[in-house]
Amino acid sequence: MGILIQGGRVVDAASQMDKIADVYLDGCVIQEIGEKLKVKDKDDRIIDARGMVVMPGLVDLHVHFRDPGQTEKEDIESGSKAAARGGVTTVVAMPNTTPVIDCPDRANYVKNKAAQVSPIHVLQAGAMTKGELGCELSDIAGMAAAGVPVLSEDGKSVMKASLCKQAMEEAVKAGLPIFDHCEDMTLRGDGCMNDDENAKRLGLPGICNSTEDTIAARDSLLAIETGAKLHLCHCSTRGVAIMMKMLKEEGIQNVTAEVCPHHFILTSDDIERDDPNYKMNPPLRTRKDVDALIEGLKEGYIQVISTDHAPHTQKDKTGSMRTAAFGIVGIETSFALSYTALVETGVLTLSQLVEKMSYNPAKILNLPCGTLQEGHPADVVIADIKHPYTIHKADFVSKGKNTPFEGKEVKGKILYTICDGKVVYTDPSAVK
Ligand SMILES: NC(=O)N[C@@H](CC(=O)O)C(=O)O
Ligand SMILES: [Zn+2]
Ligand SMILES: [Zn+2]
Repeated sequence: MGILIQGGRVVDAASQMDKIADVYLDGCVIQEIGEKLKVKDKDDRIIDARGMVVMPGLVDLHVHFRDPGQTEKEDIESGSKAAARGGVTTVVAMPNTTPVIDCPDRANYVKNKAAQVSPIHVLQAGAMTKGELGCELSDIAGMAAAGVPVLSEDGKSVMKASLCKQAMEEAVKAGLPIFDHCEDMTLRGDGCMNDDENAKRLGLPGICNSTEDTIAARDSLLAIETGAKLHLCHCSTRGVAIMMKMLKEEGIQNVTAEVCPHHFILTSDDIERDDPNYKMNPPLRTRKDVDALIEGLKEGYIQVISTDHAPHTQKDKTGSMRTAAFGIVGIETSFALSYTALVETGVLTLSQLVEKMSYNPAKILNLPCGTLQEGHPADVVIADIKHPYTIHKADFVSKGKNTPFEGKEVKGKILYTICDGKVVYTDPSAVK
């Protein structure tokens, strides 16, 4: 059965398309994009997309689905259904599960479970060291052979530089990129928010920028030396933004960076009281940091927007920021938050946003998705960018409700998500 998407504004970064057109999906592939297309089979479905935007499905390089081991927070099924609601058709799940995904068998568990329960593409990252303990390399070649597309120690850094360099050398041999969480544990200490006057006001221990900057610099230098493909996760500081600018000016192409919506929308000034929904790693920084990150997105030396979707139970997010878990959810709100903060304000065009949320992340993993072109995968999202709506955590499909964006008015509601030519999410407002 095919799907004919009629009359939408088709926006694609790779082909530089931004025009009213029809899109015909034949099974798993985009068969044709053009004007006045006709259904090709009597069973074909027609979606009227007039007044809406049609974009490639989003590719989120950084999520936590907590499966195996912490499925009370999220599991592969709830996480990927939440992704579908957010317009995301491909995710990379981080390996800091219980146990850690550090060998082929555990990676295969996720692959097999996702094949059974997930409406979208779930890719699993493998840990760089056994148990993410930073002592011994994991079975990198074995995981690559099992189809793991990327390595990451997310949740922490490989603190020993020599071991981190060895992991990069193995990653090069295996042909895998590294997604790098940058955090010097000795500098972070017991910090739970940015180290600034707001931390003093709240009497909470701070996390300084150098906690992130030192490892980001160290690992970029190691990547230049080893030739490893390094992608810096959830960047939050002006220092890292400046460093990315310098690397671009130097013509270094094997280091890329991502930023999450909370890090370019909120600052530590937004933390009015000791509230765990504002606790995440890295923390919300200052206006100066946010401005530098936005400049990086605009100028293109920060290439990707990801979510770091980090669901937790209500219990893990109550009490003081001192003791609550780090992390917020984000996969159901990333497009609308990014559209509202970056496109409505004129920082990016919609096509540039599509580039950061679909095309560039797909390119980092050499995936054929992330673009609307004939012959490419039928992963498509249809959104309403005209009507404002309010974010309500009660509407989340994710098990995690830990968001600082409750009650925020945004534009960019996802109406339909299509993955592999199948409609995997339809918003209730689209069928009225
Ligand atoms: N970002 C967070 O605050 N938490 C993440 C870990 C991580 O992304 O580093 C988590 O696993 O909960
Ligand atoms: Zn991380
Ligand atoms: Zn993470």
